[in-house]
Amino acid sequence: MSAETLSVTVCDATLRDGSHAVAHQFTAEQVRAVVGGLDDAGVPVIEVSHGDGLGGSSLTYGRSGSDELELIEAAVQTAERARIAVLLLPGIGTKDDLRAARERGAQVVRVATHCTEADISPQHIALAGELGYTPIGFLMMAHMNSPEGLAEQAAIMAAAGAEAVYVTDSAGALVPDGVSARVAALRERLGDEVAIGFHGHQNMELGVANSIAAVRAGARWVDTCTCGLGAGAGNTPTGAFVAAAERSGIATGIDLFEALEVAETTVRPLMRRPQIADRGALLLGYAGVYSSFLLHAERAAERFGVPVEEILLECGRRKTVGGQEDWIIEIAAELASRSEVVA
Ligand SMILES: C[C@H](O)CC(=O)C(=O)O
Ligand SMILES: [Mn+2]
Repeated sequence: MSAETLSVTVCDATLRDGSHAVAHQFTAEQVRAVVGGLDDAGVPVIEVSHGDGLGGSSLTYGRSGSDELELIEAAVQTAERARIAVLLLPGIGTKDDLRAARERGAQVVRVATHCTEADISPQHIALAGELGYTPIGFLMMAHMNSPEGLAEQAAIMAAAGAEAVYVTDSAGALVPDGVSARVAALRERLGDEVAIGFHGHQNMELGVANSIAAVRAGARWVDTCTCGLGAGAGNTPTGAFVAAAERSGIATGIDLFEALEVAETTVRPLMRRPQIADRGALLLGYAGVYSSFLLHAERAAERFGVPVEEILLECGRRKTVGGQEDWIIEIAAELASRSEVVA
């Protein structure tokens, strides 16, 4: 297949991964504005949920400002062409959450597990298929498994009925070679029946390069966020990916100028801070730490008077994974007591 014939399905996850960056405070009005703009730009799939997926609103992950089912409904009512996706982490979200989101009109679900735990996903993937969703597997923290190991996990999701399986670089820790190797391993293991996706983070500023590498290695779904709005340093920015894809002979079906318009007029005003790889965010990628830990670590750093960088590096050393947000507080408290002893 020549480079010119490549085409990908872009899923814009601003209203889900970007939820981390706004402490899960999106409103229905904001959802309507963002979905309207992305839909006009030709974005085919738009994800809307709490940052940690359906049912994520909690003390551990952060309470949502609005009922996520109302946000999903607002998105569904606004989109004329785009399909609305939701995220579900088994154990955080339940089968009932899956049913409720489907009743509100969601059409695609990404069932997400840690990259070695796909065996907790089959019942949710199978139910999603029965409910009429397009079920997709989402293997998070993909840098923590080898290409072959990740392919085995993807096969579990595919056997349960996933139509696509994602290599999810939750920590923004992968470099292009690592992305290509993982996507190629999934391709070889799953064959042509199941598509491969890639979800990148910008912690080492490689989101666009990694996404292009993923497509070159066989990925056909790519996640992006408008203005990069997402956890950590953010995600692969939609506009930058669309532009780079076009220059690389990869078709997205998205109008670059309309995507940039919604970025500047609708999403940028919602941003609480510039989405950049500053010291903390960059260390997430370098140390291989879950991107959504950044804001939790910043809060703990302030509360215990310790450097955020130390907390993140220790999270990396302990190989923390999603769901272990409480360790951040434990680590910060330990660092604070150690520095008291030294003083
Ligand atoms: C629950 C996470 O935020 C999902 C995700 O976007 C990632 O792992 O990256
Ligand atoms: Mn993410």
